[in-house]
Amino acid sequence: MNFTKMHGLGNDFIVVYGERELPAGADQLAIRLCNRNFSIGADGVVFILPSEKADFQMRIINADGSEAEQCGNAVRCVSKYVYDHKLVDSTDITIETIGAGVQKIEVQVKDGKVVTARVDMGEPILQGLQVPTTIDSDQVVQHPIEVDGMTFTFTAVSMGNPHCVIYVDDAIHFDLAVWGPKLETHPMFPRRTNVEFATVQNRAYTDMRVWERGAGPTLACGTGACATLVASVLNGYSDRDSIVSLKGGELFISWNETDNRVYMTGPAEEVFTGTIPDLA
Ligand SMILES: N[C@@H](CCC[C@H](N)C(=O)O)C(=O)O
Repeated sequence: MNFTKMHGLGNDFIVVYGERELPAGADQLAIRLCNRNFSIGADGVVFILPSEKADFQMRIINADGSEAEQCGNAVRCVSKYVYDHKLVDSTDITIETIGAGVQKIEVQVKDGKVVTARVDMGEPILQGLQVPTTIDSDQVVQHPIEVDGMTFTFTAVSMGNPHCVIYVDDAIHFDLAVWGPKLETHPMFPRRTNVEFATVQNRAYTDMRVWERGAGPTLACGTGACATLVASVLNGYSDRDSIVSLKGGELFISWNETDNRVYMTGPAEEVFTGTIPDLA
């Protein structure tokens, strides 16, 4: 099995192309390959598969072996992979995801290679039970959540995958390792959740740090940046066009008032290629 190591703002993936379907044991494979000490190391393994509805289908397995419905940084990496490897011949690409339908991507190319991609991430899901949370409400905005005697308030948004956005005074220095895992597995989130800690600097710029479901602290999260911008608009903190600044760099996010869709623009990079010798 050949792979390509790629990343979007340091959110890194082992990208596998050439399988007809998700291989049996993909969960165990991801756990093994994502190990940063004993293997390649990554936040997840991404399979680029054939699709009947789009140019390709993407399946993403988190580092803990769980499958995610969607991944913003991986969609940009997949777009770069299929364009740079001439598997498509247009800068308009479609990728099928299991949780957010078919996504439309427009790639920007320099010297024959994709440098950035603008992704139509679809409409955010705000209904509490659909995120899913245990809260039966049209929107879950600034809702209290208690962990270890500490009460946070969160806004819940699904971008195909669940997000719990919490505003803090200083997201950059927030102790992710203490609170991230407790919130990820909180009973209010029946399918666990990604957790974003955000500090709004002004109406067009927000600092965010993320604890990802199934991967822990990552340098960036595309769906998390989209969920944060949506949460900030719902709370009246941000304009609909805003930069979300992550540890690995910046994403430009736009929540369009007319079509209700969220658009994400950011880079994608290839790091190296290799071969996984023995899958037995
Ligand atoms: N890094 C991602 C999200 C990956 C999936 C996530 N860990 C989940 O389980 O939902 C992104 O860029 O969106």
